[in-house]
Amino acid sequence: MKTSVIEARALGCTLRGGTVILDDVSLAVGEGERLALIGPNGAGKTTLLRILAGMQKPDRGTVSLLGRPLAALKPAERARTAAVVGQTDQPDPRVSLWDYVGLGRIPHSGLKSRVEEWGILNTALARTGLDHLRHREMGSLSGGERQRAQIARALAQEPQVLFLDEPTNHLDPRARSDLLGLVAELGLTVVAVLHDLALVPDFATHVAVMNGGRLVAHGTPAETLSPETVRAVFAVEVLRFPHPRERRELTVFDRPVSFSRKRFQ
Ligand SMILES: Nc1ncnc2c1ncn2[C@@H]1O[C@H](COP(=O)(O)OP(=O)(O)OP(=O)(O)O)[C@@H](O)[C@H]1O
Repeated sequence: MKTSVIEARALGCTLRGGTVILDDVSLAVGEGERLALIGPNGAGKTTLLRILAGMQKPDRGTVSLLGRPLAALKPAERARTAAVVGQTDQPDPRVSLWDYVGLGRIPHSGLKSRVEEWGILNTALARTGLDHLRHREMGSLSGGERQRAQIARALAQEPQVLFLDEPTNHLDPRARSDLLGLVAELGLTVVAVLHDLALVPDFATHVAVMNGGRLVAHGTPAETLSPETVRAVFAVEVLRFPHPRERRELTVFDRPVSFSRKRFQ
């Protein structure tokens, strides 16, 4: 059996007015697993991701990272283990890409020689295909390049775990699958909030389905993206059929016919 890298027990989160936004969520993420957190808007995905990454304290329950309680890890120690790519990173537009990626080295400062540090930054830029843009200012990068820059900065942290909050936002369809392909090739343990269900089966080894603050399904993509679960949680239909040219199955998440009629008639 694989070692659990992340273990969450009975997590709960309640807003001041008493609304429960995370309710008794327990899950484990094994080494090298890529867990997709999916669910409708407001289901609690970002809240769960932030708690698993140690960016937010739960009101109830515990999280351990590599067998140690998250609450006991110092921020720099945590940052050497886990990197977070959030939705709202707004770097200073005048900072060069090289310096921006270099921010990922802060948790390691003083631990390696300058030559080793440069080597790590060069590798992070090369792996994300950004080598040729190293001298460019962050403000001059396209949305897709900025998204990859965030991944490069996270790689510079040399983490064992990568937390991603909707990393494919603002990307065109090809760039979406390229970015997730890149993340999958890293071989790290990954937890990613994803909205585009069509990308989940190829990317994720495991899926956690959230709805109304609860974990309603957790397992492999085939187990969790069943027509019943998808219909109940997202109110869309799952259709699977053979690819017309390739030896693989296509999965389409189709909105209900009644919805499209109402909208376009
Ligand atoms: N700090 C906060 N104050 C008030 N409400 C909050 C706070 N954080 C989260 N919520 C509420 O908790 C619920 C879950 O939010 P969360 O961002 O975790 O959902 P999500 O599944 O990531 O949503 P989305 O898919 O829309 O990004 C939402 O109703 C949100 O408005």
